[in-house]
Amino acid sequence: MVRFERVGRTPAERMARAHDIDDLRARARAATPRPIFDFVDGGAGDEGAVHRNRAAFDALQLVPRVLRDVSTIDTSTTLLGRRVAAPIVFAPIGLARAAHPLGEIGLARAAARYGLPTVLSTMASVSPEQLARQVPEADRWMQLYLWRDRDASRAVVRRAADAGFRALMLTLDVPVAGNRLRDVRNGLGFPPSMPLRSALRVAAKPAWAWRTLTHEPIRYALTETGGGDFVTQTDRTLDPSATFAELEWLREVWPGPLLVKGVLDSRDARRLVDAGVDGLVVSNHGGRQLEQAVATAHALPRVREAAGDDTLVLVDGGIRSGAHVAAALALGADAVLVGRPAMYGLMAGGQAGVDRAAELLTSGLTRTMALLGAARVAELEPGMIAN
Ligand SMILES: Cc1cc2nc3c(=O)[nH]c(=O)nc-3n(C[C@H](O)[C@H](O)[C@H](O)COP(=O)(O)O)c2cc1C
Ligand SMILES: CC(C)CC(=O)C(=O)O
Repeated sequence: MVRFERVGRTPAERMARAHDIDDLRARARAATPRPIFDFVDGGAGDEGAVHRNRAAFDALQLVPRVLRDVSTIDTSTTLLGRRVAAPIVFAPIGLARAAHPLGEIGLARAAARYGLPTVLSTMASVSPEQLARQVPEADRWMQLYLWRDRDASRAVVRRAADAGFRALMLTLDVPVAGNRLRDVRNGLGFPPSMPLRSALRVAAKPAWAWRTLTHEPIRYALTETGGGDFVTQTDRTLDPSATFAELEWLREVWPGPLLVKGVLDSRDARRLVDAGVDGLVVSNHGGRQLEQAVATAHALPRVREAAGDDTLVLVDGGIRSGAHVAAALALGADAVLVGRPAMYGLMAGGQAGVDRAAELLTSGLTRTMALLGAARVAELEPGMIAN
């Protein structure tokens, strides 16, 4: 006799039927107007770097150890002096409210619930003060872009410090805008705007349209870019003339831990460590900038070697499962950042969706560690990578 049960009544129950990040992506796509989904999902040029990021993690073959008592798995680790539940950080995402009105607040709530740090973007749609007020329990880090207007960049750093953000992450891979062809073809402007011809695409997702129209307009919380497409906005605001000298004034205004994001070259890694940064993020911006960029899983071992054992090394781009997280750590990372997985969750199911993304990644890491014979994060080591 088969018993049929009713399932999927609450948002959390509905999200529980997404069994991996790809399921969340499919639901996100179904729930969101195409230009908005494309903004999150897309990358530069032919999106080769987006695909290679993930393919490089998929291609890593893991070698498990046996008879190592995996009855208790401890995924926790220490990042910049604080214990976190797992080596997973929510990456900075600009304009997260375009996906869902909860935006960065929803991301931070899920991160806090799962004991993970969250990074607020300079281009965020909520301010550092709002985030601190609404999710005081979150381990909050701040991302920084170097604007042409350095006083404005300094002001962001001070506001983040005053709002209790404990680490600063300077992004270095946007000297100019990447060629985001989906956004170009969709006519997407920033903060989000789209041509009239997209009205039907919005009308086709009434729940998104209703939510978005009945909440505060989506805008940058920390800057006025003057609008326009990604290239126009970026060229107007970001400074391509920045050099290593910037790190000096930054050190004066920011006494706390300083990470730099977008490092792929071992010589840069060495020089940044010598300049006194506390951490490196091996990243190609999720394939959204240099379209022919090296996959981050390829760059990681060389950056780790150049940085030495004492510098925090994080990696992002294409991490879609707990097994990918374990592989990244075995390759030499101290932790990973995830960008799109959390955003797919947000688009798929609001808070329950982001919570589900965090759950899938953390439970997947626990299971992978047990299967690998690694009871603690420190036991994930290069010998576990076959190729
Ligand atoms: C929609 C979106 C917006 C992003 N905005 C920022 C940003 O404002 N600052 C930044 O440093 N990185 C930004 N990134 C890059 C992410 O921080 C991260 O490097 C990337 O998403 C990692 O790749 P993954 O999405 O494959 O996990 C953004 C990524 C996406 C998908
Ligand atoms: C708000 C956006 C302009 C940010 C973004 O797309 C990015 O940095 O990749």
